[in-house]
Amino acid sequence: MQTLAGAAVLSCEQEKAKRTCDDEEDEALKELQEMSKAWLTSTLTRLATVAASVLILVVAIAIGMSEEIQNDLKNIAREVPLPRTLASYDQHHAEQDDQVKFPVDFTVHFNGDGLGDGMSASSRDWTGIDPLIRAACDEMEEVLEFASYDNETMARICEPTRGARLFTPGGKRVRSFADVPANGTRIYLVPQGLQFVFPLGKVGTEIVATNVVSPLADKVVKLRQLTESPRVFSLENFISDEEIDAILKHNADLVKPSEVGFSGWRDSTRTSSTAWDMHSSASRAVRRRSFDLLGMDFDNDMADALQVLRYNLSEWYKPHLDSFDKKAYDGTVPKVENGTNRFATIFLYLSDVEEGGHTVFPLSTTHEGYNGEKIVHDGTVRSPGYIADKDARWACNTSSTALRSGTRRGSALLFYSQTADGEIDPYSLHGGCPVVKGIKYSANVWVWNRPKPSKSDAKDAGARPAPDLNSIQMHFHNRRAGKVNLFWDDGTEDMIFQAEILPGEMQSMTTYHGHSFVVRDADSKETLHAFTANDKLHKGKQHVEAIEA
Ligand SMILES: O=C(O)CCC(=O)C(=O)O
Ligand SMILES: [Fe+2]
Repeated sequence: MQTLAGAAVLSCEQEKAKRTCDDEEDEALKELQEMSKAWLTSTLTRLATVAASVLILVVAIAIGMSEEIQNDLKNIAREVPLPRTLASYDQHHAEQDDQVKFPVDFTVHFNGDGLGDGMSASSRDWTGIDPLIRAACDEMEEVLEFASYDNETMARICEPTRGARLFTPGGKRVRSFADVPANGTRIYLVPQGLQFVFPLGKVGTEIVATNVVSPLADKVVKLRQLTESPRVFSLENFISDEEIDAILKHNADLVKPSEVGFSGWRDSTRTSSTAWDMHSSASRAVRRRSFDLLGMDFDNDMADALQVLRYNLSEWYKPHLDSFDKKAYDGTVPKVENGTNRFATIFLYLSDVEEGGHTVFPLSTTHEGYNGEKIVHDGTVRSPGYIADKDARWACNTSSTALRSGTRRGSALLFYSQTADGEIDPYSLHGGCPVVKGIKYSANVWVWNRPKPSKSDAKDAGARPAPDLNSIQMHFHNRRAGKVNLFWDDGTEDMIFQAEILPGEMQSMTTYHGHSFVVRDADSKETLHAFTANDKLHKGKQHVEAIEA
C-alpha cells in the first residue's frame, strides 16, 4: 500500500482532476470546491505536519546533520497519520499544577489493564506529566511485548510530543496532574501508535465515561463490562430518542441489499438491508460523540459513515470480524508500518425486537452465566429448526453459549476489534441473530485506529461492477438561512422524504432521468424549489442545484 499521506495526496489529485475536467459546469464546480474546503483544510493540516518534517529533513541534509537524526525525522514523516493526536497535544507542564496544594498519588498502568498492579506515582516526584509518561512507558517495556522493540523504537513510542499519553479510567486525557481525578486513581498509559481502550475489571463493572456528554439531559454515558475477552461493554445514555427518530426518518428508504467487504461487494452472509448516512445531523452528532467516547480527536477519515441496518423477519448476519483481513487491502495490521483497520464498533439498537435479533459473541468464554458446556440462555426460542443456516444456528440457537446482547431501543454496545496493544482481536467475532418476531433497526459506527485507506486501494476494486452510466449525480446545496427538507416526488400526495439539509450544507444523491424532487422549508413546509433530472442537461456531470434564499 502506498503511504497514507500518499493516499491523501492521490485522492487530492483525483479531486483536482475531476474539478478541472468539466469546463461546462464551472458554477457547479465552484460550489463543490467550497464544500471541499473543509475537507481540504483537514487534509492540509495533516499534510502540513509531513511538510514540516520533510522541510526539516531537507534542512538537516543541507547542513549535514547526522544520519541518525535524519532517520529519526524520516520516521516522524512516516508517522503522519497520528499527528492528529499531536495536534491536540498541549504542552501542559507540571509548573502549571499547584503541586504543593494538590499532591496526588496514583498508579500508572498499561492501556486497558484494569486489574494489574501498575507503577506507583506521586505528583510530588515528578517535574511534570511528560517525564512521567517517558518513565512509565520505559518501565512497561519489561512487562509488555515492547521488550522486543529496540531503544530507538521505545524512545519514539514513549515520547509525549509524538503521541504517548495518559488517560483516566473514564477515558479523559491527563494533560497535567490537575487532571488526575482523585488519590488512588488508576491512570492508563497509551504509547504512540496505539489508541486508548476502556480498562477491563471484573465482568459487570460499571464505568462512567467522563470524556463524553450524554445527549440525555442530566444523564451520564455509562459502560458496563460484559466479558473479558473480547473487550465488550454495553452503553447507556449514548443516543437520544430524538436522534433515533431522526436517523430512522432520514434512512427510511433502506432498500439496498447489504454490502460486505472493503470495496463494497455483496455477500450472502449478511441478509439485512443497509443505508450509509454521512450527512444527517443526528448521524454526525453520533459519530462525533463516538470519537469523544473513544478518547480520540474527531477525524472524518478515521470513521466510516453511520451504517444503518434493517433486519426483517429471519434476516441475520453471520459471525464475523469487523476488521478487514489482508485480502482487502495492504496494511491491515495496525501495529506494523502504520497499518490501519477498524478499531472499535459502537453498535446502536434503534428498535425493540420482540424476539431474536440479538448480537452474539460466540468466542467469549468469560461472560456472566457462561458455564462452558450447556445452555446458558434461552437463545432463539424457535430454533434450531427455525434458523435455516448452520452458521446462524451455531451462534444463535438455544445450545449456544455465546455472549449475547439484547436489542433494546436506545441501548448500545461498544466493542473493540483490536487489542489494547494494537493486534487484531480474533475473539471479537460476532454476529446478528435472525429476527424471529418484529423488525430490527440498528446502526454501526466504525472507528479506525488510523485514517482509512482509500477505497481505490481495495484489492477487489478491479472486480467491482461498472458504474451505472445512466445515473445522474446530484448535489442539493442549501444556501438559505434555515433548514430545508428534500422530497422525491413519486407522484403520491405525501412524496418520499429524502433528507434534511442544514443551512450551507449540501446533500448528494444519485438519481435518474425524469425523477423529480421538491424542496420545502423545514418549519413552514412551504415549497421552495422543484427540480427534475434530465439526461440531456445533467447526465455525466456533477450537477449542483442551489436552493436560494
Ligand atoms: O446486527 C447485529 O447485531 C450485528 C451486526 C454487525 O455485526 C455488523 O453489522 O457488522
Ligand atoms: Fe459486525
